[in-house]
Amino acid sequence: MPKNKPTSRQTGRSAHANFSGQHLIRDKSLVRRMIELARLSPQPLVLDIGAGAGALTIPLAQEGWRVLAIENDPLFARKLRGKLVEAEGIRLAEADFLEMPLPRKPFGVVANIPFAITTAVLGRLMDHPAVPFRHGVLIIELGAARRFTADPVTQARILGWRMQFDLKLAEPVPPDRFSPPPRVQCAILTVRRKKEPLVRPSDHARFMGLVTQALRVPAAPLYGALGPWFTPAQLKHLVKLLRVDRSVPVGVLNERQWAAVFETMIRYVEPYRWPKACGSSRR
Ligand SMILES: C[S@@+](CC[C@H](N)C(=O)[O-])C[C@H]1O[C@@H](n2cnc3c(N)ncnc32)[C@H](O)[C@@H]1O
Repeated sequence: MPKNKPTSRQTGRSAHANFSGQHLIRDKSLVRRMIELARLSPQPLVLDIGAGAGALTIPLAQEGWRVLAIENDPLFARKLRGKLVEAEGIRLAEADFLEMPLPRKPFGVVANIPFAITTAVLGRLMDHPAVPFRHGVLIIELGAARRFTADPVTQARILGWRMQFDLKLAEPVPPDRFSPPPRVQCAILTVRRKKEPLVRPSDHARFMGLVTQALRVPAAPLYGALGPWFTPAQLKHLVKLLRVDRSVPVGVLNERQWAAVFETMIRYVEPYRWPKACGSSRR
């Protein structure tokens, strides 16, 4: 008879390790690098989303940060609770980050997040400009980091983030820095709220309404994609302003050009023609 495998209780690891992306940092120099990047824009409060056994939580607190460690796996939460005496300034929330209320005061994020929920995590931080998220240093999949930072931006949601935040692929991180190593390459993504957003936060929902519809088919020619809202005369003005040909695919516009499209709409297009706002500008 084959021997029984040890249960997750016996190993102290969750049975849903893959789904929860429990790839713990095993390299102290990676922790130091993340802290160094976080120092570039220090925030009074830092969230460690998916704190695990505290590879980032404890050093962050030892560096003097106030840390909110969020972990939804009871086994890890228990482990981390046992370590809280090692450093002051840590609060542990045993919770699902996607469901819990977010802080109301400005905060940063330094985290090695579960890859399966990367987009949802970033969405919670950046979909609503009223969320007081200021600066992030996050380990995510290299492929995702490339997608979030690529030019041009063809996905409306990512474009929305980039109108308010600067996203940068800081550096790749090889899988052997984690235990167990993930099957994919990883990267550090830094996120910093722009001092001057490209669209006013109060206009964000209206902007999202426009780009969600206009970017439905990124390969569509600009004239056709923006045709539902702009008159031919307004489109003529727009292509001059953007310095593009009327037939370029709408998906090639960069963030600044989108800001100009939006401004033009607000200025010249009659409000009854504007696309419906998408979501809300509030959290
Ligand atoms: C990649 S590990 C990082 C652990 C630790 N920060 C480290 O770097 O060693 C991701 C962690 O997120 C936790 N996690 C997964 N989904 C979560 C969620 N929805 N809310 C909070 N934590 C979650 C997992 O249990 C796991 O401990």
